[in-house]
Amino acid sequence: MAPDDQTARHPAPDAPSSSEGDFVIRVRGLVTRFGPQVLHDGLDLDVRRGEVLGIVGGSGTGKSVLLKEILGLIHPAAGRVEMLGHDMERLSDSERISVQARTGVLFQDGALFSSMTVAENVMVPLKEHTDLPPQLTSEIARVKIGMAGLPPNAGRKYPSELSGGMRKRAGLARALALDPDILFLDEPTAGLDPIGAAAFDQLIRNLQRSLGLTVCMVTHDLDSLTSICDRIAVLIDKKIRVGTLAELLDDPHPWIHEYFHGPRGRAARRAES
Ligand SMILES: Nc1ncnc2c1ncn2[C@@H]1O[C@H](COP(=O)(O)OP(=O)(O)OP(=O)(O)O)[C@@H](O)[C@H]1O
Repeated sequence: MAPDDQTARHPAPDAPSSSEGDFVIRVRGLVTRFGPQVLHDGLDLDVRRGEVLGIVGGSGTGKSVLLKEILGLIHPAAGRVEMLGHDMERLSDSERISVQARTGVLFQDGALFSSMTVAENVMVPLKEHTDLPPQLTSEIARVKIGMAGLPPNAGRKYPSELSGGMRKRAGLARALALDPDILFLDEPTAGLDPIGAAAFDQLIRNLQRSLGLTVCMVTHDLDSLTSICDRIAVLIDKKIRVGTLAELLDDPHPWIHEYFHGPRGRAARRAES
């Protein structure tokens, strides 16, 4: 589907404010405050086109908030967030929606509408962002449900009739509805058994390769980090350190060392090798 078809409802923003180049996301000097609580203080991050980037950090360090700021859903106290070459703070509301439509998001619990079938859920972004005829939206939903690894009859089911793993796949099908450039995943394997989690990881990797997606994934799952992430961003001391797994294994910061060299980190690396 051509991007122009998808964004018929929302005017595309003018040409990117800077060259997208190899980076689809650039965060500079990000400061995030909630009252007296400072979550990010001068945080920088670059996300390369076509990579799978894992984002880790202690509980409450602001990983989910960072995703929402990149998406333009929360406004930082200071700093600059550029996505797909656009400064998110400088866009009008409709332009921001148009850039957001080039992303897909899978929230932790799938965030499906319980009163809608899976197919109807997948059609929501298509109805919101395009003027495609109903027959075409339902055909696209059918294709996306298949791409997410669900059987054809899953489209007629309600979220309450699905297992946790199937609900995540349904959320993924919805995240893929608009053929996104960037896929954001918030703890995609949380709550899945190890076999289900490994299958979901492989699905993400296969989709990323076949569709040329960039994937930004918040995760606590060391198996996902070792098996599918090209680089890992660690949110620590209110900033981000980013590197390959090999680079982070050599990082002397105590939290990073404990995270990757602790028993779980060692087990995940053994399983991968
Ligand atoms: N809209 C908001 N208003 C006020 N505080 C918020 C808001 N959103 C998040 N917070 C606070 O910011 C902190 C970081 O939240 P966030 O959900 O980003 O953490 P996280 O790193 O994703 O944690 P976890 O790994 O436990 O999911 C938390 O203390 C949370 O209560």
